[in-house]
Amino acid sequence: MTALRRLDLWLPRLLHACTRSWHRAGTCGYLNTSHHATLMSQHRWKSVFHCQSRGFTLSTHSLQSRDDDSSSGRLTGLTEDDVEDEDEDFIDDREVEELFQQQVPAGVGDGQQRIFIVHPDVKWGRRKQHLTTAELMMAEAVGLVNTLDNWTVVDKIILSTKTPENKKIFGKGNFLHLTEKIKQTPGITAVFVNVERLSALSERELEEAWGVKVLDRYSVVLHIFRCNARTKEAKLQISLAEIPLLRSRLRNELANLDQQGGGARYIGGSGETFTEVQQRLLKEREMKIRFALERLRKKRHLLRSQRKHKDFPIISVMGYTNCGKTTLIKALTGDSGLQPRNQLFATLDVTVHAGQLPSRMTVLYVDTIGFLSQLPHQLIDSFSATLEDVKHSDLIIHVRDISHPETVNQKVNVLNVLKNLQIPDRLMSSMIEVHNKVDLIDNYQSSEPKALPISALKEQGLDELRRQVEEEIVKSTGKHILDLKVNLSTSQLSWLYKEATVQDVHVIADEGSAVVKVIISAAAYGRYKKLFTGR
Ligand SMILES: Nc1nc2c(ncn2[C@@H]2O[C@H](COP(=O)(O)OP(=O)(O)OP(=O)(O)O)[C@@H](O)[C@H]2O)c(=O)[nH]1
Ligand SMILES: [Mg+2]
Repeated sequence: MTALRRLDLWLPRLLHACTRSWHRAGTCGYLNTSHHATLMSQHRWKSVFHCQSRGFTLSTHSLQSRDDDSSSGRLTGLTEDDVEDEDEDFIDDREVEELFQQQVPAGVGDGQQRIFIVHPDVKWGRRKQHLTTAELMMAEAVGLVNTLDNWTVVDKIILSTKTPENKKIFGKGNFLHLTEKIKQTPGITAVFVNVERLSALSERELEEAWGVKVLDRYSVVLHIFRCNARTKEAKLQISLAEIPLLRSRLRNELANLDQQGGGARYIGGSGETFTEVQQRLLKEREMKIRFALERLRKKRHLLRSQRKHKDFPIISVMGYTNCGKTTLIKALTGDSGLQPRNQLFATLDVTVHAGQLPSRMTVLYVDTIGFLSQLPHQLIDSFSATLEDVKHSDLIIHVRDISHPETVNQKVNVLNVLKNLQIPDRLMSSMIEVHNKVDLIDNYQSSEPKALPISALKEQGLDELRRQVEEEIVKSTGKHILDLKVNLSTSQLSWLYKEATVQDVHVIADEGSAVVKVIISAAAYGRYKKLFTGR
């Protein structure tokens, strides 16, 4: 039996056991809905979801003693890698590492980087940015560089240009001025031109003129991704997103070689020129990565259907990078394994964390990759698969950093990306918008009446958020919250424990019956009625 199938068998039992445990605690009067009151300590959950390198195993020991203290976290986050299995979709760690390590784009290694940033300010025309200012875009570029450990900004400049599509981006005068400035600044290792993507030709021209490595937004963001990638899928997606970079680098190298007549030479006996061999190798690598990703995607699909099958409502938490998504999920679930960081793109993998709503319904919160304005298209493409899960969720929470000067643009950007991802209308219209980091603003008053002010860090406004989430989840999943009268001499109560979420049991001893408060899906309620009331 594959590990995934084992998970399939065990997960309902586990959660059923836990629901019972939570319920028992509730009747003893020490269950409350705040995360401090969780009855499962995180290490126990960890051992429950303990994964060995090639198989998913369950520790029965962790199931035996649940008389726990009530102080710590709950379900630990699961990524696709956590449920690695032994079936034919297994992808070797070494295989992924090899693909990942082989192709570090030359010039952006792990060492110290002293960066000069230049932001081309387009004053008019189709490339002009209408929603933001050059200063704010420069601030974001500085933020990107500062996110990287060994990188520092040595100087920066905003220069206007009427000709951003030219090879040298700037007009003659400004280009000369810029070149002089770069050459006079000591110790620069790279120039970061804050445009989405430089053509291979531009990159070569600029590198020749300035004598240092030239980076664009694509290569910088990719490098951040590379440093933050943990799971196989993230590593493969980054390797795929790097292919265009390698292709243009190859084009540059081959252009240099061609000038010396090297690229067109035939490699002994192969019938291919050196250029053709290089291009073929890159193509082969791309195919290999795509193939490996496809296998992982299949597994993700399986996991998704399992989550659905378990009937846990799924809530995707989305928003601009660094807005506080991970912090919020940590606060809502008490999952101490989550590590929010003041860093762009700290989260690259979709992870799933269980939490409880006021009615004790268990829901799964999905932590997602953050958005960034002008995120290069190819990068979005390779990560959009990661966001595919969002389409299948029951609710989206859109987190906004309300203390950020660009918060309105960030919202526009996030909504645009969601639109491009073709998120179903039902999810767009039920989306809950939260205004996070209100602790940083004195007396925050929102101008948007439907938005919910919170501080994920200070855990303010979370009860109201949980309440709204529950309301939406009940609506979107078609679940009912009902008081059902059961006869205790029948199997009604145990059936409800198995098929629904039992919130409360009020025993009427004289009658041998009980009033049971349950959250139950329409389908399960139909079965209940058929089984026990004959209707
Ligand atoms: N003051 C304050 N800081 C917060 C709040 N929520 C999050 N932060 C801080 O914001 C930074 C980013 O938080 P994360 O939770 O990692 O943000 P994220 O949206 O998951 O970021 P990415 O995964 O990089 O997209 C961290 O330094 C948090 O401590 C809040 O309510 N108030
Ligand atoms: Mg995060």
